[in-house]
Amino acid sequence: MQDKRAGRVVIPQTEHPLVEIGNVTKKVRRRTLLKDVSFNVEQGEICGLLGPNGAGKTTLIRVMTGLIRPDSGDVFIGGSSVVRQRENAAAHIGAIVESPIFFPYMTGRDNLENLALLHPNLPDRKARRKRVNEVLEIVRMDKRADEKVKTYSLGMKQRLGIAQALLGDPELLILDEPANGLDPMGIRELRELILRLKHEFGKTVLVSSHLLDELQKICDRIVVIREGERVFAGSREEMIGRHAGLEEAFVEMMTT
Ligand SMILES: Nc1ncnc2c1ncn2[C@@H]1O[C@H](COP(=O)(O)OP(=O)(O)OP(=O)(O)O)[C@@H](O)[C@H]1O
Repeated sequence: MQDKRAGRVVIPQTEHPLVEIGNVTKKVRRRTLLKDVSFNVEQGEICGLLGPNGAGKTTLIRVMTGLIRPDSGDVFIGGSSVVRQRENAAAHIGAIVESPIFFPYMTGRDNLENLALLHPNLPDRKARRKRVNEVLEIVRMDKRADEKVKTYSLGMKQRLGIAQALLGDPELLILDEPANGLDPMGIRELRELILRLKHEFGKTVLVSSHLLDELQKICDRIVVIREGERVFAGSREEMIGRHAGLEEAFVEMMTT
């Protein structure tokens, strides 16, 4: 819903959080990768998922996107269970879990038009073309859209990946370490894009990253996972508390 006067999106107030993660446990053989993890993400928030290497962030994202099933607990996206109503839940999600894969000898636009064929809400060529143009503009790739993907920088490929995730106009975007390998300009463009997705398009974003300065700049909510357990969930301000910044708060949390 666009509020033209303010130029910002008015987020409809719903009864439930967009994301509800309830007591998720995941074991592989005898190892517990996630232990009773619970937290919520409200509509229109940017939520940062932090944790040391091997903490279980990607595993949690794989559960959220329905790629793997939890042993117990559940995740509700827009009220739909990823375990029992996987397709309904998935309809709310656009995600980049591993690096997005494109055909390098095709243009960015052709790659997106190809992927748009998979979206049930883009039934004909005209609808697909229109949506591809929209997402290219959102990620500021419209000027380079007709060049081959092999000529793109890593940052451009990452933005094209976000354009792909946006094709179905999902309410929730899940980005697993999207800033990996990007140079400072690429990181800045990514930051601006994520903030624009929230402010102009009303998207909810869950982003995992080890770049704490970046998360401090963009996140409303922070969730910290350590050894498969949720050790913190709250606002950015609550997380920082008396510390100078997110990094100091995180380091103390990990060392006490
Ligand atoms: N299929 C699997 N079988 C066995 N162990 C696994 C499997 N998948 C993940 N793991 C282990 O689970 C732990 C959590 O992995 P995960 O990738 O979720 O961590 P992460 O927090 O995303 O780490 P990083 O920050 O390094 O990306 C790791 O020790 C990993 O080796």
